[in-house]
Amino acid sequence: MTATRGLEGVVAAETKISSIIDDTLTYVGYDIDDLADNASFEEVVYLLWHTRLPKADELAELKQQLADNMEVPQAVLDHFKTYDIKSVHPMAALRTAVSLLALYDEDAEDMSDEANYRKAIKLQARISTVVTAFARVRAGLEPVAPKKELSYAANFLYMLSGKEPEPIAIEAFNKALVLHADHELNASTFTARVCVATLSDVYSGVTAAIGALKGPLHGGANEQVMKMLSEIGSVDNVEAYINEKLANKVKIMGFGHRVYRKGDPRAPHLKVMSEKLTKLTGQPEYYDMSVKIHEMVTGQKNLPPNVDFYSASVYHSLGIEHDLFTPIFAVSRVSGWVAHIFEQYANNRLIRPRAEYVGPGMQKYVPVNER
Ligand SMILES: CC(=O)SCCNC(=O)CCNC(=O)[C@H](O)C(C)(C)COP(=O)(O)OP(=O)(O)OC[C@H]1O[C@@H](n2cnc3c(N)ncnc32)[C@H](O)[C@@H]1OP(=O)(O)O
Ligand SMILES: O=C([O-])CC(=O)C(=O)O
Repeated sequence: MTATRGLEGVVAAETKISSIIDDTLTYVGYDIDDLADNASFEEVVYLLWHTRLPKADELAELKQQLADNMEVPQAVLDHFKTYDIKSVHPMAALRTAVSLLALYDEDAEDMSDEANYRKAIKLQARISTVVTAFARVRAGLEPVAPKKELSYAANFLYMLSGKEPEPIAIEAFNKALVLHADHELNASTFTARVCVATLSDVYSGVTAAIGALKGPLHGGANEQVMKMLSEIGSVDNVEAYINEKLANKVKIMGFGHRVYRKGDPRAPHLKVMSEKLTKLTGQPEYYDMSVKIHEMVTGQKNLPPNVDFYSASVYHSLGIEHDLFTPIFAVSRVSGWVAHIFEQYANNRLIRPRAEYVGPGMQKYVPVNER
């Protein structure tokens, strides 16, 4: 038995939800470019959960179900006041809040398909409320109740700022949600599948997935990209900064990918949005710095940007605090996690690989006072 480091190249599941073939990403056979340019996030949620696009009445029903379920139990909002909220990372708070949501859901332990679908709706609806309420409580503000008539993307921005967002912000945020919704067997989705393959519940799978997404080699990279842009500060400083990092073999966040070789097809969409929004909000330096970093890292290391690179300057332009970038990833990706959890349940087998043992050979137990 020999181990494959990081399970690279190992095919660990069959899926009908999304595919990455020759650097092309599809959700249920729809090219991500097509969806990014045309679909609402709610349509994508339906697509991932039902493996087909919704008809008009089905879409209206899903929107209604999401709108009706956005309110979170008061106890979940109150828990934000039980710790020093300013010293807590929002991903840690989200991980706990999602787990806490289960304790107030009478469906939590019901494993029927109907109850699982209700949990999916509740999770997708409430994750936005939880992230935005956290941000507002941290800022000393009251959470803002969602407006039922707004789209999912618009509601998130509205609940965060308390102001109805501009159409361009809604368009950009909707596109970002569409682009982040699913990605084959990425680390957090695999985590969710491993968890529920023990026949554990949906909340456990999603809570585990949030933990995996949090790390900087995965979803946590978008916050780190923004940290880098803030540290660099201006286009003139890019060259020295990047050269120094590369010379010291420090990874540049937002570059590289386990699966893509030529490039991540989501990045060009985010690049276009970054250019538009940074210029519109009078902060073109964030785009200019990003482009210069992109040229250098791709030029010197042949590493293309991934989804996390240009999303950082997009979210920054939308006025979003930097440590909320990864929670926003979770707001979108919960749709994919849930889709994979359903697919796992539908054809379940315990996921239990082997490990190659590389420790000492057979040893004889020695009593503690003789060691
Ligand atoms: C949504 C997402 O999860 S997208 C990924 C988000 N993560 C990041 O942006 C973090 C930065 N990138 C990385 O760490 C990696 O590219 C990963 C984790 C995404 C994928 O990497 P892996 O397939 O495991 O490749 P691995 O980390 O083994 O790197 C292979 C080589 O490329 C180098 N490399 C990979 N990514 C980078 C990077 N961002 N900057 C500089 N060098 C890099 C490694 O140092 C290594 O070099 P070596 O062979 O000389 O030691
Ligand atoms: O697929 C991966 O390894 C990481 C990624 O890009 C994602 O989860 O969107």
